[in-house]
Amino acid sequence: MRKITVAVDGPSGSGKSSVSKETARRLGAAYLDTGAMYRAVTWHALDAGTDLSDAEAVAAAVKAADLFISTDPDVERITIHGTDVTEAIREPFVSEAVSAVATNLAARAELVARQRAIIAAHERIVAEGRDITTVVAPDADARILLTASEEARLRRRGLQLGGTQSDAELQAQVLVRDAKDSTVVDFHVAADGVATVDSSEMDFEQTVTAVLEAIKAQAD
Ligand SMILES: Nc1ncnc2c1ncn2[C@@H]1O[C@H](COP(=O)(O)OP(=O)(O)O)[C@@H](O)[C@H]1O
Ligand SMILES: Nc1ccn([C@H]2C[C@H](O)[C@@H](COP(=O)(O)OP(=O)(O)O)O2)c(=O)n1
Repeated sequence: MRKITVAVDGPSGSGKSSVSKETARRLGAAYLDTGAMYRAVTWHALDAGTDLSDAEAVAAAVKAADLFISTDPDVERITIHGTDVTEAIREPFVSEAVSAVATNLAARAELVARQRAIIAAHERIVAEGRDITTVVAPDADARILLTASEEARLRRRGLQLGGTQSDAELQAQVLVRDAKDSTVVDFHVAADGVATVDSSEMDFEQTVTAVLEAIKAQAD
């Protein structure tokens, strides 16, 4: 099988994780959820009582993090210092705190280096996040920005969390977080050479098909 690296970026709730994972399965490729890495180090910092407003303490915690993430699209598993946090990192309290790590430039540099090493270790991989097309893997064979309207993204995240969140809570976890994260990386506008797939009016299957077509157009 031919070597291929696919980079996917986009805002919260655009469908990056679910669509990239299914795309990886169809390509027989590995899958890397870089957001899960930011979430895991945030979970650990909170658990350890690290002051998230202390940039040096956050950076030190990220550098020391013993982090494992599965790259099998059929096995969702992430551990930090031996603790399985696969479920815990999806909790709203992590979503609301994660930008403190994502906007810390030293923490980003550490995670970017680890993400590049994971990508380099795989012949075929789909990696998704906020800065994969621009910083982590700008030389990827195919680069895609997956977008969706604010309304679609809020609705999807609300459904995903089982209708447990109020409108204000969803806004904090999706829109406020994106606004904070956008101060360090631009994931709303496609960089040169990056194809945009707008999933607002598409269902899941149509989005996967559109992403596979965009990959074919770039990588062939
Ligand atoms: N094109 C789509 N149409 C409808 N629902 C979608 C679509 N893409 C993703 N979803 C659903 O929206 C939710 C959020 O998607 P997710 O992949 O977690 O987004 P992200 O990783 O960008 O935050 C999931 O429940 C997913 O199944
Ligand atoms: N490559 C990445 C991936 C995620 N992040 C940050 C930004 C997000 O707030 C968090 C969590 O990302 P995640 O992809 O899990 O978030 P969503 O599922 O899109 O809501 O990590 C980042 O800064 N750079």
